[in-house]
Amino acid sequence: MDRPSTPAQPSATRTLLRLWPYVRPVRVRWTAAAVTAVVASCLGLVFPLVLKWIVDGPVADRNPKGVWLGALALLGLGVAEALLFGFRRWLVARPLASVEAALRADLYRHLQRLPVAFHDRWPSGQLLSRGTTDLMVVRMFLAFPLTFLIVNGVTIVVGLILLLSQDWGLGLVLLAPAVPLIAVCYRFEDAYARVSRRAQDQVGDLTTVVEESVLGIRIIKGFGRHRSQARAFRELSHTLRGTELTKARLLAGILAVITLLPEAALGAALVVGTVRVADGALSAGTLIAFLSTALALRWPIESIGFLLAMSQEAATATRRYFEVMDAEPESTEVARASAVGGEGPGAGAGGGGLRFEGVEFRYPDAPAGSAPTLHRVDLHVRPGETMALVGATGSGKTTLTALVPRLYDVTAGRITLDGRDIMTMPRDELRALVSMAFEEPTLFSASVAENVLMGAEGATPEQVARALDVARADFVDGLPDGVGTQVGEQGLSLSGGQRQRLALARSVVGEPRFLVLDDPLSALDVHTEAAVEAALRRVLADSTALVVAHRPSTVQLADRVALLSEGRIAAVGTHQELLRTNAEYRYLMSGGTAAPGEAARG
Ligand SMILES: Nc1ncnc2c1ncn2[C@@H]1O[C@H](COP(=O)(O)OP(=O)(O)OP(=O)(O)O)[C@@H](O)[C@H]1O
Repeated sequence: MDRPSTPAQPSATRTLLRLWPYVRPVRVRWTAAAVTAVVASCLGLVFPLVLKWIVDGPVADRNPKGVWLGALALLGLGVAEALLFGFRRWLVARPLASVEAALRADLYRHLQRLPVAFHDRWPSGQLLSRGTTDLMVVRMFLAFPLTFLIVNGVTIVVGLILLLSQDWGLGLVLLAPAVPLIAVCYRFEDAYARVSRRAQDQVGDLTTVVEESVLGIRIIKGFGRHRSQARAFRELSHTLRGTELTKARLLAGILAVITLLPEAALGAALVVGTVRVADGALSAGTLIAFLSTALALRWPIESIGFLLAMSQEAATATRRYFEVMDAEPESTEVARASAVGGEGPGAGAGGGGLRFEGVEFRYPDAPAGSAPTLHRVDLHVRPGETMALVGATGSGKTTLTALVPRLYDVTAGRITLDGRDIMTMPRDELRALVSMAFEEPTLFSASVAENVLMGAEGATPEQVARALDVARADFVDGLPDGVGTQVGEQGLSLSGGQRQRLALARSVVGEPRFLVLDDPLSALDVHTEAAVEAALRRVLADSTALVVAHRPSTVQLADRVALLSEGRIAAVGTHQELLRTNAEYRYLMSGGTAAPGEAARG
């Protein structure tokens, strides 16, 4: 599955260090938790020393009271260790949940600020998996592997010092596998990083398929595609399983080495130690203490394998997170007013209304060398005028309308609103001036009123009612809670036409100066469409509007019509004029089936 390419990867440590700004606010608690865990873990190393004291002292002296005292000390140590580990968990649980929440909130905020072109490029599943599973992996890393890499590292060092101080010769026997172990761990990390990246990307692909299957369930069922869809899912899932198995194999390999080498060294130390006890060169208590210390170090050493694996996964997750966070958001910078138009002396020179001047546009991901989607578009929608935009499918109508609220930026030329270049306006101001409705009406999981209010936050209930009236959304009165009824994905299901009317109400509620409507009535029956048009005409009388139209009935709304043909404005005039003079327009309005090119030639 296509996925935006990933740049060269920085090291795992450098990547994980980028989490510092999020960890900073909880650093005191996190450090306290780590210190608690280090103390708890090192307490475990005191057990062998108590054992040595019991064996060489009370046991050798046949002193039962001393043995009981030793046993009591061991019990006390055990309880203290358990309490300290519990305390550590309590210390970190809440702060780390807030770290995860802060990371997620920043990701969400950033996604909202990224340009539409970014969302065109990124599959939604890849974004979803970054905001969910990847952030969970990061939280787990901060809670567990990061702490225990430190705790176990300190425990191993303290343990080795204890071993060497008890008997340096046996200590060196135990230390012998350290060098090969470090080399193996180094190679493992590298290999595991690559596989874990692959697995996490595949989770993103799988999420995309699940999301598309849920959103497109009607199409899948309607066309009986559930089997092929299930097959596609199974294949991806099988690939992910394969990658997870590769991860498991790598992990099993490193665990085997990490377990085997120290065990072999321990066996060797046991043999050498026993011989020396038999020779009287070593006390039995020292050998027991030595071996118990070595056994106490087993878990810290063996755990290094999967702690490294979890750290690598966290580094991959962090890398994936910052790939999105590093994407450039829509700039908030405002261009300086150009010589013509803008706020300068030339303001208004371009004339009022909405004006496209030599506009050229090419999609950022268009293949190199391909023709621009729009070229040299010159069009003037006069103040208060409604202009219909007509053109064959794929001629660039939606693209042209998307340039007005700067969902995309023109690649050449400019667009002015009442003489002001839109590039010189802050986006907030621009988007308050221009309102839009799209052919595909999207409603959010919220009430009818909240959905409409998205068009103008401060609108009064009367304005909402008026907007619903303009859109002829009288069906709202029949909903269980009227305008308070929940709609959208988690609410009541509405018909396509009903949704389109709510989207239309949303675009007109703020009584905007400029309205851009992309075929907003396509799902309505002719009677409803006529009623909406009659009401809309009143609204359009005060606004400057550009309305994409496919049907003659929608064109009736307009004062003039512009014909867009293969990315150029081919003709502008009234509906009647164009019907008389332009063959392509006649063809488009007739609902004919011949190719537009043929019609134009014919
Ligand atoms: N996000 C995108 N990235 C790259 N190319 C795109 C993108 N969106 C549209 N295009 C291309 O731009 C051209 C114009 O598309 P556009 O949607 O503007 O046409 P349209 O006139 O609105 O068509 P329709 O009437 O079918 O809605 C098409 O060739 C389309 O493939």
